[in-house]
Amino acid sequence: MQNIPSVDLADFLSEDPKKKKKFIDEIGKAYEEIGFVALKNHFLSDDLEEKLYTEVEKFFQLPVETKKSYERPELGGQRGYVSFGKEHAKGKKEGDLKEFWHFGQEPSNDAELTETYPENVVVKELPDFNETGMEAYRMLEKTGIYVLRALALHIGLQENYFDHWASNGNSILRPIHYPPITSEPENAVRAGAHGDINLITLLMGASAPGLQVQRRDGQWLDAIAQKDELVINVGDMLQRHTNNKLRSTIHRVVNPPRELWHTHRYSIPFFLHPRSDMKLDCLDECVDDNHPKEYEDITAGEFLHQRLVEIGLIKK
Ligand SMILES: O=C(O)CCC(=O)C(=O)O
Ligand SMILES: [Fe+2]
Repeated sequence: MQNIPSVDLADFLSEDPKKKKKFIDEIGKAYEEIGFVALKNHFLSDDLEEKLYTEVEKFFQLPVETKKSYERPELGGQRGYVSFGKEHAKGKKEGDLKEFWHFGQEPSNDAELTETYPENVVVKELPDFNETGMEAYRMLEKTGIYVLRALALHIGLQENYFDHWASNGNSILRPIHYPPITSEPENAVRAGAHGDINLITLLMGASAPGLQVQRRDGQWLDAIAQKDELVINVGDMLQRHTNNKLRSTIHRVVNPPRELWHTHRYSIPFFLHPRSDMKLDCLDECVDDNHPKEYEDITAGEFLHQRLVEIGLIKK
């Protein structure tokens, strides 16, 4: 990975405390600086990733009426299909040039939850679509929980601090299709500059370039994951909870040059959310005289609702 530091999950999982410490230091430093890392030796296999992309491409090739029959606006787009142009970046009026799908949590039987999640929408035309999506969902969730353990140690919390909140949390797997561009997009882009809402985002390699991340000095850098890497960034919930110690870096997906307007782009982020009742109040470990508390207290559920209104998925 160019531009973004690479870390190896095998170091964190190793029996050697020096390697584990090296991983924690590297990932902590990366999130205090550029806000993105590329992670090797995660739990999503190449085979599963390839199978998922095949199913996802088949879904987006279905007729638009079929896809729209799977749209659930009453759920704030949190499950099933969201059609082209519906979502916009916070503060922007032009819709993004994308359509997407959301797979949500299917909690384990023994999960003691104070909330219930809406059911996933099942695509009847594609027998393997849902199962493949949920298999990838679980592997990405498992990977994400290890990353959060390393971050907990970096911050000075117990290693398992996030486990309860992230296991059976309100996470979302979002396959996105950016279709060919057929006319001058004016101010619209594939994905407007934004910070992600959630705790952390895990992103497998996209089918084409376009993702850019913003450095602290304002400069945009291309970010393309290698085949065996996941790109992982901190979202606004974790930035808030850590009182800006860990940075939610602004990123976007730019339109291709005109000669490539005819190309499709597919990308599949996993947004790791906690349970809705997690308090995102700034951690004591991250507040001191030099770092006064920057944010009001709020729960993850309240913060998510607020943001879904701001990006056009929930109508007020
Ligand atoms: O398409 C991509 O590669 C990233 C999309 C993204 O940043 C998002 O959906 O939050
Ligand atoms: Fe994003």
